[in-house]
Amino acid sequence: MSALFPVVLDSAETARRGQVLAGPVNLTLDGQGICVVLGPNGAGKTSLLRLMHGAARLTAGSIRWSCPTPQARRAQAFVFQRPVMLRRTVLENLAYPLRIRGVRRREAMQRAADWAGRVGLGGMLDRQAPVLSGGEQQKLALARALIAEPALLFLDEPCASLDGRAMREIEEILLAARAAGTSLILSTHDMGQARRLADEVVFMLHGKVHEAGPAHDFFNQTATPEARAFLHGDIVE
Ligand SMILES: Nc1ncnc2c1ncn2[C@@H]1O[C@H](COP(=O)(O)OP(=O)(O)OP(=O)(O)O)[C@@H](O)[C@H]1O
Repeated sequence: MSALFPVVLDSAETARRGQVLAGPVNLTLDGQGICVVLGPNGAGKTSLLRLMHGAARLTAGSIRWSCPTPQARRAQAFVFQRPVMLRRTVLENLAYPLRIRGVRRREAMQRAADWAGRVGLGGMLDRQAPVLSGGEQQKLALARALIAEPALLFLDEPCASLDGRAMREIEEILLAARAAGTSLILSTHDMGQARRLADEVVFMLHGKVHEAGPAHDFFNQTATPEARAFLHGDIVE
């Protein structure tokens, strides 16, 4: 378990121009393995992830990590639904997070090449990142987030609009990160993906946590009719 956890959200809320995007949320996470945040469109999944990471403003309540918040933030990385690529090569994209942390160029390039290989981009080191396919860009974004060895990685719909093969490759990278001790919090619409990856589930509805607990319990003995309906693929509003 990492020094970041447990993290405790106490009536945590993020609002914009008076509209609550997520919250109030009461939630304690212990950072063991993969926490999957589920819920219909607009339920507040992205907002919750951004709030926890400090990318959305905490407008009420509190979020307490087990270490000082600035330290917790430095130990985190965030992979967005649509990855932002630097207009540079694959290798330079991967080396960038190391370079800004002061790693020498030679070592940064070596580690970048190693990570490119791990995510199946070893043959594309000199290709310009913006011309990669969606799946390749997502793998690059993941490797670029993991190369700095974060204790916690947030992923917002990491496989949206990817085909089955790209999804499987990305899930393998996520499982390897989990096995290496990284905590992951990811949002998804994909129930299959949630079942394959989740150790813990947070089910959101209307900006609030509707149900949270071990994945096994969520999938086998869901407590609320809304979560049951969502699991059955019914429309939940
Ligand atoms: N920057 C913003 N300004 C105003 N409203 C926003 C902003 N970002 C999100 N919202 C609203 O906040 C609510 C929660 O959005 P959020 O993106 O967190 O949900 P989500 O569960 O991730 O949805 P989806 O599955 O569609 O990505 C929605 O009603 C959305 O329209």
